[in-house]
Amino acid sequence: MTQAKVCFIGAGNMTRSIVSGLINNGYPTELVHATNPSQAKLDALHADFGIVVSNDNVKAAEQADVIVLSVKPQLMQQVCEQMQSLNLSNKLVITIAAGIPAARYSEYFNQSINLIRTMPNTPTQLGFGMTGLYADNNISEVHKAICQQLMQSGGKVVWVEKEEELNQVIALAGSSPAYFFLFIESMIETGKKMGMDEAKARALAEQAALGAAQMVIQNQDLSLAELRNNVTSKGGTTAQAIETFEQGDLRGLVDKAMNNCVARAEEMAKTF
Ligand SMILES: NC(=O)C1=CN([C@@H]2O[C@H](COP(=O)(O)OP(=O)(O)OC[C@H]3O[C@@H](n4cnc5c(N)ncnc54)[C@H](OP(=O)(O)O)[C@@H]3O)[C@@H](O)[C@H]2O)C=CC1
Ligand SMILES: O=C(O)[C@@H]1CCC=N1
Repeated sequence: MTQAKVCFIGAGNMTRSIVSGLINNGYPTELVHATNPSQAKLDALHADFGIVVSNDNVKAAEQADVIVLSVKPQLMQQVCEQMQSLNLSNKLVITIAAGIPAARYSEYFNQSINLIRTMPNTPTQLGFGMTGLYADNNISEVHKAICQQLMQSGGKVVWVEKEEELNQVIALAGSSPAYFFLFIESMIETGKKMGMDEAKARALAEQAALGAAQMVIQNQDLSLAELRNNVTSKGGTTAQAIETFEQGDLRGLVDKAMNNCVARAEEMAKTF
């Protein structure tokens, strides 16, 4: 497949993650452009990855085959409206924003566009990302393939049939790295309270998290309950810890957190 000229509008955390995945996968640096109002993030992206940078959204978008909208949802409308003068009919527009429905973008741009909505996550920067993709029926197979190729350079992708499913992708993958970070952070805090120095507590917790994730991935024939039971000796230490989590209704809390995550995405869809 011919490689497309890609322009990221907004050079924040998520653009850095996707660009990192792309460049580490051999995507040509001269085909990747990022824009941002403040210079520091652009300088850092150029220094780290050698990509083209500028602060002119309209010019960068005009020169691109693929425009990746990577600003906060609150700013999306004004950023798209700025580009209304461009003819976007042959371009692919990819949005990574949470919440904003696909149909809203043609209003923002005041023209019909070829839009694919995606929901990536930050581990994309290491090639361990997970991205949900949604395209309306009018999007060509060529555009879908281009989008999939771009997002796959940072990890795995999953297409969803219905747009609402992207909100579930947010709860399960887009936002969820933060849940795991919070869990590990809490473990390190307790390790420190128990008297261990921070570096050692982090080394122990992070390696256990990595090992646990690999156990899940590499044992597809085992349920999560079986993996858990294999650690939990009857009358032993793990049983005490797990019982504490169950008594504190960890499952209920996770359920509530994920439903609140989806509810916020739904609320954002009405706001922006
Ligand atoms: N972070 C995550 O884990 C994920 C985020 N997303 C989505 O990605 C999008 C970006 O999020 P994230 O990267 O975290 O946010 P960041 O705030 O890190 O990045 C947004 C960037 O947009 C820049 N910006 C502001 N105004 C403009 C403008 N007019 N033109 C061009 N760029 C502009 C900001 O610049 P400056 O700071 O200099 O003002 C900032 O660098 C959001 O829509 C979010 O929903 C999706 C999945 C995961
Ligand atoms: O918190 C957010 O709204 C964005 C979307 C998913 C991860 N970060």
